[in-house]
Amino acid sequence: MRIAVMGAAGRMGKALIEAVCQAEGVKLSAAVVQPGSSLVGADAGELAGVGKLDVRLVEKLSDAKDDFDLLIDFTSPETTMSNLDFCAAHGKKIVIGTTGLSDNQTQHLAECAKQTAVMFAPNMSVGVNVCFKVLDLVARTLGDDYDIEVIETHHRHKVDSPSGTALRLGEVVADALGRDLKECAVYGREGQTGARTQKEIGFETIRAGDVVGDHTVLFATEGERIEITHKASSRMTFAKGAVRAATWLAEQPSGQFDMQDVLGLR
Ligand SMILES: NC(=O)C1=CN([C@@H]2O[C@H](COP(=O)(O)OP(=O)(O)OC[C@H]3O[C@@H](n4cnc5c(N)ncnc54)[C@H](OP(=O)(O)O)[C@@H]3O)[C@@H](O)[C@H]2O)C=CC1
Ligand SMILES: O=C(O)C1=N[C@H](C(=O)O)C[C@H](O)C1
Repeated sequence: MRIAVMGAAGRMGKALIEAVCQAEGVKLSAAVVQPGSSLVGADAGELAGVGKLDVRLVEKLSDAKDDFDLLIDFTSPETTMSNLDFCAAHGKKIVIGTTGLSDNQTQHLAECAKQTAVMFAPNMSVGVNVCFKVLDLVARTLGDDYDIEVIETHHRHKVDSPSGTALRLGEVVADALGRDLKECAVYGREGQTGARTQKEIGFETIRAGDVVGDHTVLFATEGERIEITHKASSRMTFAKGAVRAATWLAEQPSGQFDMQDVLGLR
């Protein structure tokens, strides 16, 4: 399968190029950087630090239209939406890792998945996806007696908060307890907030240094606390998951999927 990587110069873009090179049965055939970038025409492998691959960086996905079967996109919501339209219109499959999508953008993604195969997950690591599964059991077992807080830490460059993973962790717990996250989420606390309400799910965001991605879900009650924590120490964890997802998605004609499908955890 021929894979194109969008946002090749980004933190994830470079990791994705390396992961595609390491995987069997897939080949990097195109890589896209920002229009007007001084990198246009340079070698994608040299950019990613994996040696020459003879794949020249292009500045528009349309420049590589005939050169790929599946796109991996970890960029920004606007760029991802535009690429999604392109993929749906041209019969290309797409793996999306971009976070911070609005409700409208998420709905649009579901529409496009009627035309092509779309895999979207806010976290492609196996570990986080196992945590999603475990959390469902933990939340159902503990019930409403435990206060629930989601705490996440990321590098100083991250532009969206809370992280997509933190929001999904909150959704999993809210679903398990029959709550609507839109109604029970509390984002940060400051000033005279009053005492905590029983059913709220709190989110705390930390941005500092070079942290790749830490997430904790805390369940606390009188007498005990449970913390379920995942810490990513390399972006290759996400990149390898995305390539695994790409290989899996190759067999799907259309539809919307996530890592739970890829890992057989649904
Ligand atoms: N699902 C998952 O497992 C993970 C998801 N993510 C998500 O992936 C996204 C990217 O993260 P990260 O790699 O750290 O961010 P970066 O800012 O390092 O990378 C994004 C890249 O996309 C480029 N880009 C944006 N628009 C275009 C465009 N129109 N054409 C070509 N290139 C474009 C940017 O270029 P420029 O800088 O010039 O604007 C940049 O190089 C975020 O939403 C993040 O949350 C991150 C890790 C794991
Ligand atoms: O921006 C990042 O870096 C990450 N973003 C994802 C998110 O928002 O959940 C996943 C990972 O934690 C790294």
